[in-house]
Amino acid sequence: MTVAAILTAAGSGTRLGHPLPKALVPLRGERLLLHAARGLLAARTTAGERVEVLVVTTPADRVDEVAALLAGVLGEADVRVEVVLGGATRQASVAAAIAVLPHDVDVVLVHDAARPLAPPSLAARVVEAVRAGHAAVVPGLPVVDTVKRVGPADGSGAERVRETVARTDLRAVQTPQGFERALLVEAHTAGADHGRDERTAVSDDAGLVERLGRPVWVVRGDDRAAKITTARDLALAELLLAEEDA
Ligand SMILES: Nc1ccn([C@@H]2O[C@H](COP(=O)(O)OP(=O)(O)OP(=O)(O)O)[C@@H](O)[C@H]2O)c(=O)n1
Ligand SMILES: C[C@](O)(CO)[C@H](O)COP(=O)(O)O
Repeated sequence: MTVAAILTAAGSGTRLGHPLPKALVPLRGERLLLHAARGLLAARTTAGERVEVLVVTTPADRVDEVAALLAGVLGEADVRVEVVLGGATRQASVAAAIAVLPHDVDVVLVHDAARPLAPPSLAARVVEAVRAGHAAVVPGLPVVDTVKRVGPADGSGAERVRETVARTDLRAVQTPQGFERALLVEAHTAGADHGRDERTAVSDDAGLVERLGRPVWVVRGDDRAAKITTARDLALAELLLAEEDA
C-alpha cells in the first residue's frame, strides 16, 4: 500500500504574467512547486502514512531543470521522484503522470503547484478519507459571494444576469484531490479523448469521476490552499509568509 502524489506544474501561468512558468516562480525565495512538494511530503495520516512517490509534470524544455531542482532540495527525503513532460491541458498532464506511477501505488493525490501553501494537514485529511473507503475525495470550502449565472444580453457582447444560484450547497473545490488508483485510471482513460483540448478538458480530476457517474466525496478545505492565478495572488501569498515569519 503506497500513497503517491502527482504535482501538476506544467502550466505556463499566462494569467500570472511572469517570464517564468508559474510553478518555477519564486515565492519568498523558493519556487512554487517546491513549496507545494514540501507540503505534500510533510503530510502524515493518523495511521502514520505519508507520500512515498512524487510525480511532477513540467513544461517542455524544463524536465532536466526541474529534476535537478528537486534532487537538490529533496535529495535527503525518503521519496521516489519522477519528473514527466506535461500535456497541452492540465488533464493531459495528469494523464502523463498516471502513466509512470509505480505498480505498488494504490492511492493517488493530485495537487496543483499553483496551490503552494496547502498545509500538510489537508493532504493527510484527504488520504484518510480515501483510506476510509471513499474512492474519490475533494477538499471544498463554502462559497462566500453571491453567485449569479449570466448570459449574453444582446449582440453587443454585454452580459446580463440569468439567475442567482443558491449557494448553501455550493463548494469551491481545491487540491489535493485524492483517489483510489484504479478509479483515477478508469476516469482518465474514459475521458482521454476530450483531455487534449482546453475547450473540452475537465478542470479537475474529480470531474472525470463524476462523468463516470461515480460518487465524489467532500472533506473540509483550507484557506491556505488558495490557488495562485494572478500577480495579486502571489503578492498576497508573500504577505502571508512574511506574517508567519514575523
Ligand atoms: N497543461 C497544463 C496546464 C496546467 N498545469 C498545472 O495545473 C495547475 C493549475 O493550472 P493553472 O492554475 O491554470 O496554471 P496555468 O495553466 O499555468 O495558468 P494559466 O491558465 O494562467 O496559464 C498548475 O499547477 C499548472 O502548472 C499542468 O500541469 N499542465
Ligand atoms: C484543479 C483546480 O485547482 C480545482 O479547483 C482547478 O480546477 C484548476 O483550474 P485552473 O483553471 O487550471 O487553474
